[in-house]
Amino acid sequence: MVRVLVSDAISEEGLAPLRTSAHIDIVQKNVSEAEDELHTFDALLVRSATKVTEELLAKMPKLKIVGRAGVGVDNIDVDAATKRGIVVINAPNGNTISAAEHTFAMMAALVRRIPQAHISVKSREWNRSAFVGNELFGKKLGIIGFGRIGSEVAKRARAFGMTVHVFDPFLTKERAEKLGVSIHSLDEVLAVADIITVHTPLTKETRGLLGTENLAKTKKGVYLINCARGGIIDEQTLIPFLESGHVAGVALDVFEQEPPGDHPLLAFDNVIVTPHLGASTVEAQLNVATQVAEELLHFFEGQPVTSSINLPALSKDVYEKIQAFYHLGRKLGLIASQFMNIPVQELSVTYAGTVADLETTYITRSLLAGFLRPRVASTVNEVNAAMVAKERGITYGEKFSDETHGYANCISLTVHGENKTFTIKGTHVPNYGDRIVHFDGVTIDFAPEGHLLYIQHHDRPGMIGKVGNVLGAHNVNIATMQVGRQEAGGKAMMILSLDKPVDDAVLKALAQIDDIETVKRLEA
Ligand SMILES: NC(=O)C1=CN([C@@H]2O[C@H](COP(=O)(O)OP(=O)(O)OC[C@H]3O[C@@H](n4cnc5c(N)ncnc54)[C@H](O)[C@@H]3O)[C@@H](O)[C@H]2O)C=CC1
Ligand SMILES: O=C(O)C(=O)COP(=O)(O)O
Repeated sequence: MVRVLVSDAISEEGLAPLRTSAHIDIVQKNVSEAEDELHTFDALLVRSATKVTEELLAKMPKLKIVGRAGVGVDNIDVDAATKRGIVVINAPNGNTISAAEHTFAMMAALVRRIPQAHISVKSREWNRSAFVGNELFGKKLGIIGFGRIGSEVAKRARAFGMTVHVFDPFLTKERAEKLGVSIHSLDEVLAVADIITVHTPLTKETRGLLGTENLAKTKKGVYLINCARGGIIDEQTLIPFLESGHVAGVALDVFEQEPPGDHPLLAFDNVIVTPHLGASTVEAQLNVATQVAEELLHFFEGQPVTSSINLPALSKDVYEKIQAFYHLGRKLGLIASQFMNIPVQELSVTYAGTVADLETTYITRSLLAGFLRPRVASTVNEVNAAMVAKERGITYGEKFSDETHGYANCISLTVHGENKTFTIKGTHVPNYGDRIVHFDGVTIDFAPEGHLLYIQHHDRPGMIGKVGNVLGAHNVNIATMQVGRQEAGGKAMMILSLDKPVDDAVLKALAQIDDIETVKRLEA
């Protein structure tokens, strides 16, 4: 049974796909209510209220996936999750329109002073001259961060007859032209815009992006909007700009601390606020909850997730194509690791043939995870493999080649260790399975499955019989046996697959046979 903790208010209807599964048990409690059972959950579903900290993750040792029913993951310690091999997913598109519409509603409310006028009329006043506003038509809108929401805001702004001036270091000219906006530097946007709205994530670069220095570069009488993340506009440094009248008004849906409590900004009449409502529509909540619920189901069915923050994106189509190589990669890594039971510095993976045209990043991560698994005590999977390798000083790289050794595809792994290098090559034959076709300098052909026994010996007549006798005497049945050699009379090897693992006594007995150099168990 998969146990899912839903710790924030997530649409019931959106969770329906999860409820249809007999294998999923959903518990709806906040983290403190669930304190005593945190260790039992496999998945955690949140919005922005739950803070998924390192400390919380440490209390949830079974956790495999965190789903964010929304966009921003700044409430999740993604690095800490990655370190623990926990997948983090979000629902990047589901609330875009709602957040863009909310931004627009805030913009209109800000320049027409709707919230202030509303309060006045409700207080039984009728003071029309106190609420003279500005038109949006003909104004210059500065958009900082032109992703999903920023670009939807731009479409609406153009329909209102505004000109749109964008700063986004990652925006291409083609996309800007297509959406009818002009690209500028940050300073240019600050200097020309009548209204500035921010739509970036909160990162090291964007925290305090609109602080003292940049606010001073804005036009006198500018309006500011933050429906993205608290802290992109620095709240403390905004205060003198409001006091001096340099900033004519501010609309905030988000705050550095939520709720903001008795924040000095709330005392300003020209600061209008909502309690983080950008995504709070029935439609957006249904969308984001459905998206994460479906992703969660895929994840627990062993299918790829498409909106992971800490895994390369992988569509179902691509996953189906790479699946076989993903498993082969895992096995190559696992076998190589057991064979190279010494400190290693570098893994070099070469893809040849049909596999070279696929999404190899994923295959390499799988191979790396296979390699690291016997070496680390904690969970290692494709989420944290790169991080764990780095921590252990193991570098890795991918190469592409035309040399398939006669197979349709070939993955070759070379492990560089102290004074020793080991190469293993494998291929996947559709409808047949994986084959290891090269092992430590010897051409061979065996299926990497089950309990394998590796025997390296000198190429002499009678070796197969001697090995068979020892195993027979120990009541060990051989399922398959493959032999290979570098040259006649030279280094040779046997790979046996056995019905059960052999104990140390068998290994010792085999090692005593003349001309046998090495005997090793291998797990695949
Ligand atoms: N108020 C609310 O309820 C909601 C808030 N949000 C927030 O809105 C923000 C935008 O969300 P999306 O548009 O979906 O994200 P997105 O990822 O589609 O767009 C973000 C854009 O910011 C740009 N960017 C990143 N660093 C930048 C920098 N230093 N300077 C300028 N541009 C930079 C990126 O290139 C990207 O185009 C996020 O912070 C998200 O958490 C999203 C949904 C609802
Ligand atoms: O999706 C986002 O980034 C949001 O800010 C929405 O937050 P919420 O899910 O409404 O707490």
